[in-house]
Amino acid sequence: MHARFHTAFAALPENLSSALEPFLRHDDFPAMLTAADVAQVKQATGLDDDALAFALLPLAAACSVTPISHFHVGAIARGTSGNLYFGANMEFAGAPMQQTVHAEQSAVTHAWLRGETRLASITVNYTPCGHCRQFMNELTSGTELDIHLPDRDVATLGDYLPHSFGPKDLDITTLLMDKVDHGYQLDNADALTLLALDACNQSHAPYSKSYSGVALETHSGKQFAGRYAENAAFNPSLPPLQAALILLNMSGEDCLKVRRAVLVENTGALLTQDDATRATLKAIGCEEVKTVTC
Ligand SMILES: O=c1ccn([C@H]2C[C@H](O)[C@@H](CO)O2)c(=O)[nH]1
Ligand SMILES: [Zn+2]
Repeated sequence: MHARFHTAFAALPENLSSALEPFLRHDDFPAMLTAADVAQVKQATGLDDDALAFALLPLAAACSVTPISHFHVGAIARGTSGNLYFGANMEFAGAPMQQTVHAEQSAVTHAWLRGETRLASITVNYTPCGHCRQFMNELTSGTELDIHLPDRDVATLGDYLPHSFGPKDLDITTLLMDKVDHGYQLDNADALTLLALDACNQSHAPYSKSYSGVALETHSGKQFAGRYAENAAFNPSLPPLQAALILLNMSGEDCLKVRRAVLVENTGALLTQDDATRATLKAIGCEEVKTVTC
């Protein structure tokens, strides 16, 4: 089992820990459960969907990387497929605060990067901040997304974000998690660059049309790609490096062990992720960075 789960796992009720053990046993547990896994765990424990998501929160929070706050936020996103995706907050010492990833962003992006196209609900151990409410207002689920919090009745994102500002205000109809393909191509690119290109092609940037993707290779040789996720209010946008780091972290790899990175952006775009990506990569100890335009 990955060391980060030891403490939280040991504190789970016995029937839940034995039902989860076959999944968590492996070091490369992907921090998600498929709908079939969920059905199996529910049957073994008698927990319903809601109770199971709450019971999993300590495991999700155990994935947080928080050198600044030491405050562990966990989130569980449920896709309409029935799959559950873990999320946790991530902080980067040596980089600006703006590079921080919230647990809700992590769970949402995790689901999106694994191919989910719509969320039914999100369960979090703390109330989502304003920034996260705005981030989630970009999603295909719109204001219908159910938010589950400890000691509160379930409520929708619409309840938590009245009088909201969102994509519709800017006449945007393609939402975050909608499947898109911007169709850019590159000749003679290596595998890591092609992974970043694919992420760029699936990025959500309807406001700036500045598409981007980042692919990371760890010291252990694993590769992870993240897509840029723009937001109608601009500032809550999630950069592509953060998305890649979310997937890397959820997959059990160490953010401080990135060996090389590729950023792919479209040529002539209004925005660039280049400087910010390099600065944050430098802060986490990766200086082999290539930027490619498509
Ligand atoms: O909605 C929230 C609010 C805060 N945090 C994280 C961000 C930072 O890492 C830490 C302190 O704010 O908690 C979240 O993950 N979600
Ligand atoms: Zn937040």
